[in-house]
Amino acid sequence: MLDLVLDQQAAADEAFDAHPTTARLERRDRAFARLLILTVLRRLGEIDAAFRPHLRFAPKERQAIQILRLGTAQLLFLKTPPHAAVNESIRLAGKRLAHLVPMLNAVLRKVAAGGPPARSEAEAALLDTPPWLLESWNAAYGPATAEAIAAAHLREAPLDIAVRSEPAHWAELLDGTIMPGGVIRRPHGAIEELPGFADGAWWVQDLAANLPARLLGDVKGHAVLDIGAAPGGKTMQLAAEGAGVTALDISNDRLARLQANLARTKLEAEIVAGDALTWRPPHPFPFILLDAPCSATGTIRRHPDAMRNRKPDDIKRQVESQRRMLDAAAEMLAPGGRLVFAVCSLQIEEGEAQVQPFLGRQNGRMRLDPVSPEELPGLEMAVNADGCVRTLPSHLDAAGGLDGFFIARFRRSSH
Ligand SMILES: C[S@@+](CC[C@H](N)C(=O)[O-])C[C@H]1O[C@@H](n2cnc3c(N)ncnc32)[C@H](O)[C@@H]1O
Repeated sequence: MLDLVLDQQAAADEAFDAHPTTARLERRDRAFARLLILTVLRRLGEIDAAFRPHLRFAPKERQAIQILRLGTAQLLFLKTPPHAAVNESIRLAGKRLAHLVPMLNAVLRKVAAGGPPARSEAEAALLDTPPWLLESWNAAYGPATAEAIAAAHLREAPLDIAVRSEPAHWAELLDGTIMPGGVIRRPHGAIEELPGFADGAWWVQDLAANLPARLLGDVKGHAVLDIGAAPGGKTMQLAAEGAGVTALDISNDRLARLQANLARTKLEAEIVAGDALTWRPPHPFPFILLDAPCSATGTIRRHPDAMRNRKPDDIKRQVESQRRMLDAAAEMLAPGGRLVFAVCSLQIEEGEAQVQPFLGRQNGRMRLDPVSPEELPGLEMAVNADGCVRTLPSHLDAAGGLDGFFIARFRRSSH
């Protein structure tokens, strides 16, 4: 799985679910295996720095390095008893790497004996963050904020739950706290076993991911086009508000997940499999939500693989696709209608820098519809001077942070 993510740019979740052994694991083992992979990806810089000085030669077998990473993650970060971490790692070598067992054993024992290195959180975060990403955040937000973002990525995100109604009641039942906007935050647990899951009373949705649909305003009784809808977090939110939602997505696999989510929550939406660049509705929509595909660097806390398998060229590709999707969304918006554009990215090329070029291309047909800080009580700091929203993983840090999103709201002129 590490090879797939690090060398072939696979998504960790997909590599994990597709691996033939993970489905056979018991729930606890499965959760541990997932945590192990994600810890290696989150802490890769620190892990490599911990075992590399003990290597007397660099093994040419790539798997030996991955075994050392898995072993070191257990020894330094997952509190696995040292003998278990070392023995299990050596077992991974199997017959094929039997000649390397003495080396693996010696290196991991030295890592265990050394224990966790004494370094500050800031130093750890700098080691774990690829330089090109850190530089991009430095340039966008300044060094202090870039460092705070990198530090926030060391921590696993809490579980955020969006409820259909009665947040206070559900916060008590789910043993969570109510966050801005009524999202309930609690520690992780087996989601399917929590009260209300089977009855579809709620769904998992990060606090920041909850904002774009809210910023459409009062959609009750109105037609809303949800572009890039799957797996349906925002579709469910809009349907629960009483909107008539058309959920458009290009991916059939992801739409199947959206359909399952709607079935569980007993919410309704019209599902359309299509490409937003070419599909056109019979009538323009008064409300459109464009949750555009992006680099997802705003979700690194949950998906640390995004830090490892993204490259600067990927950002350029995403920027181009967002540009075309924004123009397509504008074509489908009715006169006087509202468009909310969102990306879960920390890269300003995908967010802030899309706004003025879009307005320029629209040549006066669209204008910014600024969000006022009062619309987001508790998250006023996320509203910038132009009335766009920029959330960062380091916001609300003491309460567990939130995903990094950029959100801009536009209105089409009435003619
Ligand atoms: C950020 S994800 C959407 C998450 C979703 N809105 C939610 O809240 O659960 C972006 C989605 O855009 C879809 N997508 C990418 N290119 C598309 C296109 N040209 N037309 C329609 N959907 C597209 C992807 O399949 C993906 O599901």
